[in-house]
Amino acid sequence: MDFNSMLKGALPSFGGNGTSLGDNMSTKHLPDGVAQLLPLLGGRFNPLMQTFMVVYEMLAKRLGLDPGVILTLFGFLWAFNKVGRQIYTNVYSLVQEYLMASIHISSNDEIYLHLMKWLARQPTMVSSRSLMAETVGKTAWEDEDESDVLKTRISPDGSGVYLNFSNQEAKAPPRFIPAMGTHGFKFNGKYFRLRRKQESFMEDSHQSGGMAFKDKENLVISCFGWSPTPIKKLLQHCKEAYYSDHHARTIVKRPNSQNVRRFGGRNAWLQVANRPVRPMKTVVLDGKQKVQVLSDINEYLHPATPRWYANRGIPLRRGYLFHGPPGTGKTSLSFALAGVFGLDIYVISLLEPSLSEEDLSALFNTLPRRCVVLLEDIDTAGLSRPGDPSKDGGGGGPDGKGGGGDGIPPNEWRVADLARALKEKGNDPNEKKGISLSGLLNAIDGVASHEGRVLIMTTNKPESLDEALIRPGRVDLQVGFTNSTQEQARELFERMYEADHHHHHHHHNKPSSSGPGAAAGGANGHIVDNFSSSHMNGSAAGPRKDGEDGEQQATTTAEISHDERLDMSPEELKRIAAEFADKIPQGRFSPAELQGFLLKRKKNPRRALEEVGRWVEAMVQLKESKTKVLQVQ
Ligand SMILES: Nc1ncnc2c1ncn2[C@@H]1O[C@H](COP(=O)(O)OP(=O)(O)OP(=O)(O)O)[C@@H](O)[C@H]1O
Repeated sequence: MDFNSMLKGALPSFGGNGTSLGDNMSTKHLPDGVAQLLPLLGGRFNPLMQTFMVVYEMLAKRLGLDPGVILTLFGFLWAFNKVGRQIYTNVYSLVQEYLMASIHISSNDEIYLHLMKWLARQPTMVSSRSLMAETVGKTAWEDEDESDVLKTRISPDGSGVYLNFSNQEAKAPPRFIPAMGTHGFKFNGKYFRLRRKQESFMEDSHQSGGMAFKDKENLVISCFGWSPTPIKKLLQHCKEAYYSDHHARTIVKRPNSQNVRRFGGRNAWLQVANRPVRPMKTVVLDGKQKVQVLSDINEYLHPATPRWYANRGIPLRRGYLFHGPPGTGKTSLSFALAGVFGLDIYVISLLEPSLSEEDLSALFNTLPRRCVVLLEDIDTAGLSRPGDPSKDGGGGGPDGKGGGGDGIPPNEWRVADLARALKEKGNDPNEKKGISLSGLLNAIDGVASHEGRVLIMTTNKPESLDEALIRPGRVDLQVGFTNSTQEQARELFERMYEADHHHHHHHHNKPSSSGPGAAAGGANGHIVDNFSSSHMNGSAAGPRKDGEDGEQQATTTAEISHDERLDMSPEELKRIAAEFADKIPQGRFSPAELQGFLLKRKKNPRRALEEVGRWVEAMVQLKESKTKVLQVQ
């Protein structure tokens, strides 16, 4: 077939004006392939073709060589590249298989976190050209060295000088970790290769009832040689580096959100806090009780104990029941215990709406070998939940009208009602059932929970607990917490004002929110230690003008909170503490309430003593009238 003549036949139709193209245009330079294409492209591509032809022609003339050759050259290059890559991959996988040792890590595992944190700090990685940026959140405890934060305070309209943290987010640098792909780095003089690969897979999603895409990441670390020992050493090193700043800290974990929980492994639990250990002495409790719990747990955790139990056929587990009114230190003691034994603490509240029985056993099954498990509110086992449809009453709706659907014909439903009804229908039935007593017992008795865990259960209503739950073997030691005795009140008072006699090196601590709100709840168990060792008492403690608000004193400047000392001898403090305790009615107030009162006067023990009478009166009245609004704070 003569393509050139074919092309010539087609060319006159190119371009309306037909000036540059036509018979005089040479098509002899066109390689066969291109020439063949031209007629096929037809009139619609005329302008495009025209340009192409012009460029083509120019190239041919300028370079003086057949553009066909150039094209062929490109073709070769492309093919060469392809083959080269193929060979490289094959050789690489051969090398990988026969000359390198590798270890795979899944992103679901803790080791992944350890490695990433370590890699982010490696200089070779930091200068790498392919990085992934991550925003890292800081906890309150990590800010301690940032003295420059204090420089940012501003002075508004002369009413006082306040700290200002408005730009703290901007200051926090992002963290850079290796991006997806292959990277090389050195550790101990040895070369390692890291390959990050992301895989998506379809997964049956029970929650949404359909299929969902999930991302999972696979890490492969390899090194030359047949033995994976260097990689193991590297991972061990990363792990140690990760935990190096964890001494004297307690890690708090809670169940992860329902969707993530199902992946099991590391995902079942979410680290919610990593805070300084709460010193045992900050929990004011009957000394005998404290020692009893401590020595009991100590014996239980001893490495020889499992054998002892096994030899006698006794399941290795020990349960503790902490019972007492709210705010009496149950959670605080649990955290302090975790600190004493250097264990992580895993907190599960049975009141959590999304917690099902299966979840509970799964959570127990993924606990580490040694830890403290804090099971809160166990009296709610077997009760219906706030989310229970039978009790819902429609009050939970955003419109507050409670038109939950009952009694209203469907055609009169509003969109909000419909959405609510659909939501209720679509929900997992497990979600509603809550935890039954047997579910709770199963989780506690489960085979996996027999391994040296310290199980602490807390309740405000011990009398409503089922006997099965607290029989020996499930609960081995009960600790009763009561409202403050006078002795406890005295100790709380002393603890609140005393610590500054011992330490004066806390220049970077910053005031945290104070008051009863902050004092309530176990999550704030650090407050006593934090405050007692940071910024209270001092020059301002003395003759401060009456009527000056406690709140205002709390928002101190950096200077005031630093070098203050209590202008009071320890003996005098003891005397004031005793006077204070005298004014506190026995067993009437919880330690949390007293702590709330004292926190508002944390710089001024004398003022606390002066005002306690009035506070007690108001509180007693308030408790009798059952209102929740404080008259005196
Ligand atoms: N015995 C105590 N010694 C020192 N501080 C205490 C004591 N009891 C309570 N507090 C303080 O009161 C706050 C609340 O205490 P905690 O959370 O331990 O109470 P709880 O008994 O667990 O309450 P709830 O039953 O409501 O969970 C904490 O900030 C804690 O420091």
